[in-house]
Amino acid sequence: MTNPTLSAAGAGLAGTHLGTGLSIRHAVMELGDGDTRVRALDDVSLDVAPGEFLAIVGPSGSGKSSLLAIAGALASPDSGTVTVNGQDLSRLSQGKRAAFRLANIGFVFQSGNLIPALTAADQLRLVNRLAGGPKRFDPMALLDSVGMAHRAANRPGQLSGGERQRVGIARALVSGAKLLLVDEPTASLDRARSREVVELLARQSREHGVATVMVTHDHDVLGHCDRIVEMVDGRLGLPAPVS
Ligand SMILES: Nc1ncnc2c1ncn2[C@@H]1O[C@H](COP(=O)(O)OP(=O)(O)OP(=O)(O)O)[C@@H](O)[C@H]1O
Repeated sequence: MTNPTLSAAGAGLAGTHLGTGLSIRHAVMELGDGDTRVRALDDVSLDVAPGEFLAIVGPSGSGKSSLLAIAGALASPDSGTVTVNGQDLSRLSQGKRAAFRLANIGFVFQSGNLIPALTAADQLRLVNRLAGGPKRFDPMALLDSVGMAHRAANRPGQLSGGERQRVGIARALVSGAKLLLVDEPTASLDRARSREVVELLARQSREHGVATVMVTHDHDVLGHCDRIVEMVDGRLGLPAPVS
């Protein structure tokens, strides 16, 4: 397991992987109107290499979700650039952006965000179909890689929180996404399950060459990350040392 490298945001592997992974340059984004206007992102630059597992920590309201939103093409910065796998997101039309997102970016949220009526296998099949994947797609290899093949026929209501997260991670990788954006994946899990889920994310990132960005308040799991950065007031900087 790689020890967390406490490095300045963007300094890590910047420049060594141009065109792949995630690259954010001087992103500024303001939210709200008038008196409530807030600079959610204040000149943020960040590089995440393929296979790298980065954690973002920071207080509530510091801009972590806003950063995930621009990295995932769910929002556009007012200025600055976001490049995923060599594609400058601002150059894509709305429609092309949605298609690009589906094919290139995987999302994992707090509770797995699975569709209640679908079995684990069908969750993956649905994403494959939406992403225009192969007609003869077999979800079993991916479910097996997250230790969930034996639960392929179960619906989310029949799975534990950790198992739901595992299916959510497999689903996020269906279309071969090279960028994985993960928001508080351990929020509803106990300590042991939290560690398992984050270990799985670390392994999947390495094995599939996926650039993974995880927002977390859970300091227990940071030891599994390659790099940790802290957000404060919309800016990225050096984190406090991890205990
Ligand atoms: N739709 C919005 N309109 C106005 N301000 C917003 C909006 N969404 C977020 N903000 C503000 O932008 C700033 C950054 O919010 P953001 O959700 O990115 O923070 P966060 O670090 O993810 O917080 P948390 O850890 O609580 O989820 C905060 O000051 C927040 O109040």
